[in-house]
Amino acid sequence: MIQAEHLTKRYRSRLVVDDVSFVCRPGRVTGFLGPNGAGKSTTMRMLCALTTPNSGRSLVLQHPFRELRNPGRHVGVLLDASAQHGGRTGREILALSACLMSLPAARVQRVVDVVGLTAREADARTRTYSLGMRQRLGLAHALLGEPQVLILDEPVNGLDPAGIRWMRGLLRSFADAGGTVLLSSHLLHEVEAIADDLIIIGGGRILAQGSAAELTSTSGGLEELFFDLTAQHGRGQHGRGQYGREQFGREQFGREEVAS
Ligand SMILES: Nc1ncnc2c1ncn2[C@@H]1O[C@H](COP(=O)(O)OP(=O)(O)OP(=O)(O)O)[C@@H](O)[C@H]1O
Repeated sequence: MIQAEHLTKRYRSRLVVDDVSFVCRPGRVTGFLGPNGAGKSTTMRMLCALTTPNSGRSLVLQHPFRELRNPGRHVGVLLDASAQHGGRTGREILALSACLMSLPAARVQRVVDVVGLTAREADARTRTYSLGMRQRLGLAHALLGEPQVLILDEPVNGLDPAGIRWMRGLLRSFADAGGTVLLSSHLLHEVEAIADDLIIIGGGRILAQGSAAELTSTSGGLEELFFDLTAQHGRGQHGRGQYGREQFGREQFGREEVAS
Protein backbone atom coordinates (compact mmCIF):
# COMPACT_ATOMS: atom_id res chain seq x y z
CA MET A 1 0.00 0.00 0.00
CA ILE A 2 1.15 3.51 -0.84
CA GLN A 3 -0.60 6.55 0.59
CA ALA A 4 -0.02 10.13 -0.51
CA GLU A 5 -1.76 12.70 1.64
CA HIS A 6 -1.96 16.29 0.43
CA LEU A 7 1.56 16.23 -0.98
CA THR A 8 2.64 19.69 -2.04
CA LYS A 9 5.97 20.77 -3.49
CA ARG A 10 7.18 24.21 -4.47
CA TYR A 11 10.41 25.13 -6.18
CA ARG A 12 10.88 28.76 -5.15
CA SER A 13 7.46 30.27 -5.72
CA ARG A 14 6.49 27.67 -8.33
CA LEU A 15 3.95 25.08 -7.25
CA VAL A 16 4.86 21.82 -9.06
CA VAL A 17 2.84 19.36 -6.96
CA ASP A 18 -0.35 20.75 -5.53
CA ASP A 19 -2.24 18.95 -2.77
CA VAL A 20 -1.91 15.48 -4.26
CA SER A 21 -3.61 12.61 -2.44
CA PHE A 22 -4.06 9.02 -3.58
CA VAL A 23 -3.83 5.42 -2.46
CA CYS A 24 -2.21 2.53 -4.35
CA ARG A 25 -3.54 -0.77 -3.16
CA PRO A 26 -2.00 -4.23 -2.89
CA GLY A 27 -2.85 -6.61 -5.69
CA ARG A 28 -3.28 -3.74 -8.13
CA VAL A 29 -1.19 -1.92 -10.69
CA THR A 30 -1.72 1.83 -10.55
CA GLY A 31 -0.82 3.80 -13.66
CA PHE A 32 0.41 7.34 -13.06
CA LEU A 33 -0.11 9.54 -16.11
CA GLY A 34 0.40 13.14 -17.03
CA PRO A 35 2.02 15.38 -19.65
CA ASN A 36 5.69 16.37 -19.44
CA GLY A 37 6.30 18.46 -16.35
CA ALA A 38 3.00 17.47 -14.71
CA GLY A 39 4.68 16.48 -11.45
CA LYS A 40 4.84 12.68 -11.69
CA SER A 41 8.55 12.25 -10.95
CA THR A 42 8.47 14.86 -8.18
CA THR A 43 5.58 13.01 -6.55
CA MET A 44 7.38 9.67 -6.85
CA ARG A 45 10.54 11.19 -5.41
CA MET A 46 8.53 12.44 -2.44
CA LEU A 47 7.13 8.94 -1.89
CA CYS A 48 10.71 7.66 -1.69
CA ALA A 49 11.95 10.49 0.55
CA LEU A 50 14.30 11.78 -2.14
CA THR A 51 12.46 15.09 -2.27
CA THR A 52 11.00 16.74 0.81
CA PRO A 53 7.44 18.01 0.44
CA ASN A 54 6.57 21.53 1.60
CA SER A 55 3.47 20.04 3.13
CA GLY A 56 1.60 16.76 3.21
CA ARG A 57 3.05 13.34 3.80
CA SER A 58 3.31 9.90 2.28
CA LEU A 59 3.34 6.41 3.69
CA VAL A 60 4.60 3.18 2.18
CA LEU A 61 3.38 0.04 3.92
CA GLN A 62 1.94 2.36 6.59
CA HIS A 63 5.30 4.01 7.34
CA PRO A 64 7.06 7.12 6.10
CA PHE A 65 9.72 5.85 3.69
CA ARG A 66 12.50 7.23 5.88
CA GLU A 67 11.34 5.08 8.77
CA LEU A 68 11.48 1.80 6.85
CA ARG A 69 14.29 -0.38 8.05
CA ASN A 70 16.27 -1.74 5.16
CA PRO A 71 13.85 -0.10 2.68
CA GLY A 72 15.02 -2.16 -0.30
CA ARG A 73 13.52 -5.23 1.39
CA HIS A 74 10.11 -3.58 1.28
CA VAL A 75 10.04 -1.15 -1.63
CA GLY A 76 11.63 -1.57 -5.04
CA VAL A 77 12.35 1.79 -6.64
CA LEU A 78 13.29 2.57 -10.23
CA LEU A 79 13.29 6.31 -10.85
CA ASP A 80 16.14 6.76 -13.31
CA ALA A 81 17.58 3.73 -15.07
CA SER A 82 20.64 5.70 -16.14
CA ALA A 83 21.61 6.67 -12.60
CA GLN A 84 24.18 3.91 -12.22
CA HIS A 85 27.96 3.98 -12.03
CA GLY A 86 29.02 3.50 -15.65
CA GLY A 87 32.29 1.83 -14.67
CA ARG A 88 30.62 -1.00 -12.77
CA THR A 89 29.07 -4.06 -14.28
CA GLY A 90 25.41 -4.79 -13.78
CA ARG A 91 26.33 -7.77 -11.65
CA GLU A 92 28.63 -5.66 -9.45
CA ILE A 93 25.89 -3.07 -8.90
CA LEU A 94 23.45 -5.78 -7.87
CA ALA A 95 26.04 -7.53 -5.68
CA LEU A 96 26.83 -4.29 -3.83
CA SER A 97 23.17 -3.65 -3.14
CA ALA A 98 22.62 -7.29 -2.11
CA CYS A 99 25.43 -6.85 0.38
CA LEU A 100 23.96 -3.59 1.71
CA MET A 101 20.57 -5.26 2.10
CA SER A 102 22.07 -8.36 3.76
CA LEU A 103 20.76 -10.58 1.00
CA PRO A 104 22.32 -13.88 -0.02
CA ALA A 105 24.66 -13.48 -3.01
CA ALA A 106 22.57 -16.00 -4.96
CA ARG A 107 19.82 -13.42 -5.15
CA VAL A 108 21.87 -11.52 -7.75
CA GLN A 109 21.78 -14.32 -10.33
CA ARG A 110 18.13 -14.87 -9.55
CA VAL A 111 17.13 -11.31 -10.53
CA VAL A 112 19.52 -11.31 -13.50
CA ASP A 113 17.57 -14.33 -14.74
CA VAL A 114 14.20 -12.77 -13.94
CA VAL A 115 14.87 -9.65 -16.03
CA GLY A 116 16.46 -11.58 -18.88
CA LEU A 117 19.96 -10.11 -18.87
CA THR A 118 22.43 -12.56 -20.40
CA ALA A 119 25.61 -13.48 -18.51
CA ARG A 120 27.61 -11.38 -20.95
CA GLU A 121 25.34 -8.38 -20.41
CA ALA A 122 25.39 -8.74 -16.64
CA ASP A 123 29.19 -8.78 -16.73
CA ALA A 124 29.50 -5.73 -19.00
CA ARG A 125 30.08 -2.22 -17.66
CA THR A 126 26.82 -0.33 -17.57
CA ARG A 127 28.23 2.51 -19.67
CA THR A 128 27.93 0.07 -22.58
CA TYR A 129 24.27 -0.71 -21.85
CA SER A 130 21.43 0.27 -24.15
CA LEU A 131 18.47 2.05 -22.53
CA GLY A 132 16.49 -1.18 -22.56
CA MET A 133 19.31 -3.03 -20.78
CA ARG A 134 19.48 -0.22 -18.21
CA GLN A 135 15.77 -0.59 -17.59
CA ARG A 136 16.17 -4.33 -17.11
CA LEU A 137 19.03 -3.77 -14.68
CA GLY A 138 17.00 -1.10 -12.88
CA LEU A 139 14.10 -3.49 -12.52
CA ALA A 140 16.45 -6.24 -11.32
CA HIS A 141 17.69 -3.79 -8.71
CA ALA A 142 14.14 -2.93 -7.69
CA LEU A 143 13.24 -6.63 -7.35
CA LEU A 144 16.43 -7.61 -5.56
CA GLY A 145 15.12 -7.32 -2.00
CA GLU A 146 11.87 -9.16 -2.77
CA PRO A 147 9.80 -6.06 -2.00
CA GLN A 148 6.05 -5.86 -1.59
CA VAL A 149 5.84 -2.48 -3.31
CA LEU A 150 7.26 -1.26 -6.63
CA ILE A 151 7.59 2.43 -7.52
CA LEU A 152 8.66 2.69 -11.15
CA ASP A 153 9.10 5.89 -13.16
CA GLU A 154 8.69 5.13 -16.86
CA PRO A 155 10.05 1.59 -16.63
CA VAL A 156 9.07 0.61 -20.17
CA ASN A 157 10.81 3.59 -21.77
CA GLY A 158 13.42 2.14 -24.13
CA LEU A 159 12.21 -1.45 -24.02
CA ASP A 160 11.57 -3.21 -27.31
CA PRO A 161 8.09 -4.64 -27.98
CA ALA A 162 9.06 -8.02 -26.55
CA GLY A 163 10.50 -6.27 -23.50
CA ILE A 164 7.33 -4.23 -23.01
CA ARG A 165 5.24 -7.37 -23.17
CA TRP A 166 7.58 -9.12 -20.78
CA MET A 167 7.43 -6.17 -18.33
CA ARG A 168 3.63 -6.23 -18.48
CA GLY A 169 3.59 -9.90 -17.53
CA LEU A 170 6.09 -9.40 -14.76
CA LEU A 171 4.20 -6.51 -13.17
CA ARG A 172 0.92 -8.36 -13.53
CA SER A 173 2.35 -11.40 -11.73
CA PHE A 174 3.83 -9.16 -9.05
CA ALA A 175 0.46 -7.54 -8.38
CA ASP A 176 -1.42 -10.84 -8.61
CA ALA A 177 0.85 -12.17 -5.88
CA GLY A 178 -0.34 -9.33 -3.65
CA GLY A 179 2.22 -6.67 -4.49
CA THR A 180 1.52 -2.97 -4.97
CA VAL A 181 2.74 -1.35 -8.19
CA LEU A 182 2.84 2.36 -9.01
CA LEU A 183 4.18 3.06 -12.46
CA SER A 184 4.36 6.19 -14.55
CA SER A 185 4.40 6.03 -18.31
CA HIS A 186 3.68 8.08 -21.39
CA LEU A 187 2.59 4.96 -23.27
CA LEU A 188 -1.15 5.22 -22.88
CA HIS A 189 -1.95 1.95 -24.62
CA GLU A 190 0.54 0.15 -22.45
CA VAL A 191 -0.93 1.62 -19.30
CA GLU A 192 -4.41 0.78 -20.52
CA ALA A 193 -3.28 -2.82 -20.98
CA ILE A 194 -1.86 -3.22 -17.51
CA ALA A 195 -3.29 -0.72 -15.02
CA ASP A 196 -6.11 -1.61 -12.65
CA ASP A 197 -6.24 1.93 -11.30
CA LEU A 198 -5.29 5.27 -12.79
CA ILE A 199 -4.08 8.58 -11.46
CA ILE A 200 -3.96 11.41 -14.01
CA ILE A 201 -2.08 14.53 -13.03
CA GLY A 202 -1.71 17.85 -14.84
CA GLY A 203 -0.13 21.07 -13.69
CA GLY A 204 0.69 19.41 -10.37
CA ARG A 205 -2.93 18.61 -9.55
CA ILE A 206 -4.82 15.35 -9.69
CA LEU A 207 -7.23 15.55 -12.61
CA ALA A 208 -8.80 12.12 -12.20
CA GLN A 209 -8.26 8.94 -10.25
CA GLY A 210 -10.09 5.69 -9.82
CA SER A 211 -10.38 2.27 -11.35
CA ALA A 212 -9.27 2.14 -14.97
CA ALA A 213 -12.46 0.37 -15.97
CA GLU A 214 -14.68 3.04 -14.47
CA LEU A 215 -12.67 6.00 -15.73
CA THR A 216 -12.38 4.77 -19.29
CA SER A 217 -15.90 3.36 -19.66
CA THR A 218 -17.49 6.81 -19.85
CA SER A 219 -14.78 8.47 -21.90
CA GLY A 220 -14.30 6.22 -24.92
CA GLY A 221 -10.90 4.95 -23.82
CA LEU A 222 -7.82 6.12 -22.02
CA GLU A 223 -6.44 8.23 -24.84
CA GLU A 224 -9.65 10.27 -25.07
CA LEU A 225 -9.82 10.63 -21.30
CA PHE A 226 -6.17 11.71 -21.10
CA PHE A 227 -6.47 14.34 -23.81
CA ASP A 228 -9.78 15.64 -22.50
CA LEU A 229 -8.35 16.08 -19.03
CA THR A 230 -4.93 17.39 -19.90
CA ALA A 231 -5.71 19.67 -22.87
CA GLN A 232 -6.02 22.66 -20.57
CA HIS A 233 -2.56 21.98 -19.15
CA GLY A 234 -0.77 22.98 -22.32
CA ARG A 235 1.12 19.89 -23.37
CA GLY A 236 -1.55 17.27 -23.14
CA GLN A 237 -2.93 17.31 -26.64
CA HIS A 238 -0.34 19.01 -28.73
CA GLY A 239 2.87 18.08 -27.07
CA ARG A 240 5.66 20.49 -26.46
CA GLY A 241 5.73 22.05 -29.91
CA GLN A 242 3.21 24.08 -31.80
CA TYR A 243 2.28 21.60 -34.51
CA GLY A 244 -0.97 20.18 -33.25
CA ARG A 245 -3.72 18.62 -35.25
CA GLU A 246 -5.23 21.96 -36.20
CA GLN A 247 -1.98 23.12 -37.81
CA PHE A 248 -1.49 20.03 -39.98
CA GLY A 249 -5.06 18.83 -40.02
CA ARG A 250 -7.61 18.35 -42.73
CA GLU A 251 -8.39 22.07 -42.67
CA GLN A 252 -5.04 22.95 -44.23
CA PHE A 253 -3.90 19.77 -45.92
CA GLY A 254 -7.14 17.89 -46.37
CA ARG A 255 -8.22 16.06 -49.50
CA GLU A 256 -10.52 18.88 -50.62
CA GLU A 257 -7.66 21.35 -50.93
CA VAL A 258 -5.26 18.91 -52.56
CA ALA A 259 -7.85 17.80 -55.10
CA SER A 260 -8.69 21.27 -56.40
N1 LIG B 1 14.90 20.24 -8.65
C1 LIG B 1 14.04 21.02 -9.30
N2 LIG B 1 14.15 22.35 -9.26
C2 LIG B 1 13.26 23.16 -9.89
N3 LIG B 1 12.21 22.70 -10.60
C3 LIG B 1 12.05 21.36 -10.68
C4 LIG B 1 12.94 20.46 -10.04
N4 LIG B 1 12.51 19.19 -10.27
C5 LIG B 1 11.42 19.31 -11.04
N5 LIG B 1 11.14 20.61 -11.27
C6 LIG B 1 10.00 21.12 -12.05
O1 LIG B 1 8.83 20.55 -11.54
C7 LIG B 1 7.90 20.31 -12.60
C8 LIG B 1 7.46 18.86 -12.52
O2 LIG B 1 8.56 18.05 -12.92
P1 LIG B 1 8.47 16.46 -12.90
O3 LIG B 1 9.81 15.96 -13.30
O4 LIG B 1 7.91 16.03 -11.61
O5 LIG B 1 7.40 16.21 -14.06
P2 LIG B 1 7.01 14.84 -14.77
O6 LIG B 1 5.52 14.77 -14.75
O7 LIG B 1 7.74 13.71 -14.19
O8 LIG B 1 7.49 15.14 -16.26
P3 LIG B 1 8.07 14.14 -17.40
O9 LIG B 1 6.91 13.39 -17.93
O10 LIG B 1 8.62 15.13 -18.41
O11 LIG B 1 9.14 13.29 -16.80
C9 LIG B 1 8.60 20.66 -13.89
O12 LIG B 1 8.18 21.92 -14.31
C10 LIG B 1 10.07 20.71 -13.52
O13 LIG B 1 10.76 21.65 -14.28
